[in-house]
Amino acid sequence: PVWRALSPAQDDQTLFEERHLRYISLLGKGNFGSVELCRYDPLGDNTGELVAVKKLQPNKQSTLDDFQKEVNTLSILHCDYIVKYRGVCYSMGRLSMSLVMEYLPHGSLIGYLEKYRHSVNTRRMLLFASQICKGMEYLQTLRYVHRDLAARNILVASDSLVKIADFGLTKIIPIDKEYYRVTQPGESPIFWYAPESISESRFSHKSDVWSFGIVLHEIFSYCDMNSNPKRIGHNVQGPSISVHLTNILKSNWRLLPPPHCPPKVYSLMKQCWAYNFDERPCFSSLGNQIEVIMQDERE
Ligand SMILES: C[C@@H]1CCN(C(=O)N2CC[C@@H](S(=O)(=O)c3ccccc3)C2)C[C@@H]1N(C)c1ncnc2[nH]ccc12
Repeated sequence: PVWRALSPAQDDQTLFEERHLRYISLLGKGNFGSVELCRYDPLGDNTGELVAVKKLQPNKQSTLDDFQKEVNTLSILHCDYIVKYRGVCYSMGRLSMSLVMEYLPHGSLIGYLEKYRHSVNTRRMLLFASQICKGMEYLQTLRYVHRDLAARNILVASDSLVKIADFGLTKIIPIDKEYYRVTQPGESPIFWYAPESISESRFSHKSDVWSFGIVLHEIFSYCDMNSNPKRIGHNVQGPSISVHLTNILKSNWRLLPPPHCPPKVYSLMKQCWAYNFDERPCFSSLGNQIEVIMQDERE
């Protein structure tokens, strides 16, 4: 007998029972919650599979409803370059819920690039960049704006495969508009934000392209925070720094090329950082340009 009547929309969701979800370690923490490594072990003999469980603490910024939207978002995404959704776990009688995703042992791109700095060459960096581009192209076909594209949210599946891993801030652009305006911007990662996102809370595929340029810079700096520190202190900045950042971006200040970064790659970054969002390339053009640079690198 079904112990809980599932509404039709939910019966395709895989339900993980909390009592069989064994906590192992913390995978990452963010503004609204955390992602934990757990073993789903219904037989209780440690033969269960390892999963990544994203817990949400409902607070003023993100409610359970937001989280249900994130679950719905992730559950319909099927792409090689996007982390696989596994299901949900309700606890406290559905007062709180967790998102269950596939666990990828290599973890985030930040840790990977710092650790394997000496064995990741330009070609591999460009391969990762082209995969992120393909994942973003896929999201764009569904009218999704990611809004939090950053190396910390990219997962390494293997030495030759990365996946976009976090959809906490993803929004769907309304059918009659080209952008999404956020009403209550929570704590914003402004150093990854396009100027129009900082000053007008305006998010579009072209603001995701700006963030992609920052991710490209992170990849080619091996996510080394010392070169061009993108974050001063933690992610959250007061209003004054947002105004300062928008002003220097308007006067054409941009991040410098990372050490040993091929000029063609730096020019890609600069294209993504066009002040006017109409002048930024789309993800398919970026993907093609990266493939061409990869050919040159092969010779
Ligand atoms: C890089 C991944 C995404 C980022 N992250 C993280 O901890 N967070 C993403 C969201 C933020 S949050 O806590 O702010 C958040 C919490 C709830 C709602 C909304 C936001 C935390 C670490 C992850 N990580 C190391 C993983 N490693 C191995 N396998 C994995 N499968 C899936 C994730 C994952």
